[in-house]
Amino acid sequence: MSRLPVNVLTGFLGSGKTTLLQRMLASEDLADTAVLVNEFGEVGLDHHLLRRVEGDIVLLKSGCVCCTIREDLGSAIRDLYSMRSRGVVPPFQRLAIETTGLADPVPILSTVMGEPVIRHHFRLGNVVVTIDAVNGGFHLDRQPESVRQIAVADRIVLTKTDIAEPHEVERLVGRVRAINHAAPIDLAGDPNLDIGGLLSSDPYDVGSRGQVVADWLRLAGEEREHHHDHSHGHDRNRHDAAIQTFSVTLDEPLDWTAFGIWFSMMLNRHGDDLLRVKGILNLRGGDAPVVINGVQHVIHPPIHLDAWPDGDRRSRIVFIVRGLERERIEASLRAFLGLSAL
Ligand SMILES: Nc1nc2c(ncn2[C@@H]2O[C@H](COP(=O)(O)OP(=O)(O)OP(=O)(O)O)[C@@H](O)[C@H]2O)c(=O)[nH]1
Repeated sequence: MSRLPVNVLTGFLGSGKTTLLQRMLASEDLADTAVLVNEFGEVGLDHHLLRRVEGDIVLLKSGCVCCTIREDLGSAIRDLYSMRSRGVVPPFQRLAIETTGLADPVPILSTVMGEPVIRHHFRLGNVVVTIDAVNGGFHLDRQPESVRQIAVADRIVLTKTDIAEPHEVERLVGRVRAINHAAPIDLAGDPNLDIGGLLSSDPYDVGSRGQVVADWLRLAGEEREHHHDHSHGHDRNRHDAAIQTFSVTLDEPLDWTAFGIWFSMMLNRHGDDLLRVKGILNLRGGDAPVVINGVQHVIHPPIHLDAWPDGDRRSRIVFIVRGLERERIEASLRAFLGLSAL
């Protein structure tokens, strides 16, 4: 019973994991939570948005934790535990892992449950999945990871029901229920949602969970043998090979209006293949940065931060795309902003 719970927060790209985690970390119940963030992108941004005491948020290096950097997950957890024992980080009582939106959560669960050293100190807590009520159906159609994320979850949180059509939400809930019959489904926007309880009330029998994960591992292994070619040395991650990530860094402060027009045109035209765009922008005339978020065709309202998270004042924009060329996107952005071509 003294083992520390590890919660995995999963959910497809842009489905609201960081937003939910931020709310969780603000909850009293979860005050002593250490966080591991894994991002699929050359530049990590999420940790800047999770305002926490330095030291207990660890950013795993870029790559997807379910495949290329799986070893790193194990060592990051062991390192955190060792820092806790030495008093280098506060004596956290829980560990939350935010996966990339493309992660198959099964290998992550198996690292937590299967690695002897980790298993000695930690146990698996609730797995929480966020599902985007606007794009969730599209993701289920196109991305097998999205199905797996839902299937292994103990708690399901539907996000963005505030901006989705009610009939679409109802249809999505039906699809989600067909994948996962058991997990309670909550709405992120429900004012009565017990946000801390999503992680802390964890009534599941660890023994039976082991069986569920074992079944998933078997299925995942079988499917991978059919679909994944492990010899793709050039591919940093073994998801859909057409999915790529890159980032654009701009030194000059940007014109917000021009950026906004470019951003809407881009998502309008290429939204099906622009899985995720997020960025931190240095705007002309502004002291503090603005965070932008795009998910497929949807542009979310910008978030104004109070201050720059670190000394780097450049604009950094991360793209996760399917089959779109980096050079063309960057050239069009630079042209629109009146910046010199690369
Ligand atoms: N309207 C609305 N917007 C939301 C909700 N939840 C998240 N968002 C917005 O959706 C965008 C993406 O949210 P994130 O929390 O960054 O999503 P994520 O899953 O962490 O994204 P990745 O780490 O890139 O996979 C942000 O602009 C959020 O403000 C919600 O319930 N309603």
